[in-house]
Amino acid sequence: MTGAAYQPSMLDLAEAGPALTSLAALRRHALDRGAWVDHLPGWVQGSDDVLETLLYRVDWRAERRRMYDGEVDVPRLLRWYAARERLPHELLTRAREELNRHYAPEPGERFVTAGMCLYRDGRDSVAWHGDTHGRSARVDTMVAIVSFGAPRPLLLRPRGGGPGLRFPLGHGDLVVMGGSCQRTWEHCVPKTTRAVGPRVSVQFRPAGVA
Ligand SMILES: O=C(O)CCC(=O)C(=O)O
Ligand SMILES: [Fe+2]
Repeated sequence: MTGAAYQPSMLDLAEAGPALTSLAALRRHALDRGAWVDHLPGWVQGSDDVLETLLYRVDWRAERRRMYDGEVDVPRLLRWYAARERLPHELLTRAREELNRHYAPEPGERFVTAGMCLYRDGRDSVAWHGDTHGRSARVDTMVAIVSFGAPRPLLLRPRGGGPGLRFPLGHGDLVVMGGSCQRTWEHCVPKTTRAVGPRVSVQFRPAGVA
């Protein structure tokens, strides 16, 4: 030993498992019509471990949707966790607790459910929509998204037209849509012809919001 202060090696950090950085670093983007978006790149450190668990341990489900006179595959795999279900990685349980602590002063309710989407490659996507099933159709609410894996942009645009925004969501990044965002704006994750690897999105929502 040289007497130098102990520095954790990369190996120690990896063994300590994934960790969350401070939510104090969140940056708020005020949109018009009472909507806002909070963004914190790199909220989760050591995300590889979480991604691996999500890719290989979640019982992903393919869904089909009615479309005009037929049915089509939903272009992503899905898994929805009810309030009482154990989440597939302990980091996600901690993340939800941290979000609830941080956002407690905001109007709206605690995050309880976790919706998960797996975008297998650039052909998977989610079309323009607002999360307006349930109470979010009428009242302000928050939806928090933690992203793992290949970076894909989340696009937002005001309903009825106007300039939009683009948030590049990378490995471990957090974005929170709040206020009237689900009612007055829409969001999407577009398809891309670029070769991209899988991405998992974890969406925390209050009860009765989807
Ligand atoms: O992939 C994402 O981060 C967005 C997913 C989304 O908007 C939804 O499932 O409602
Ligand atoms: Fe959504």
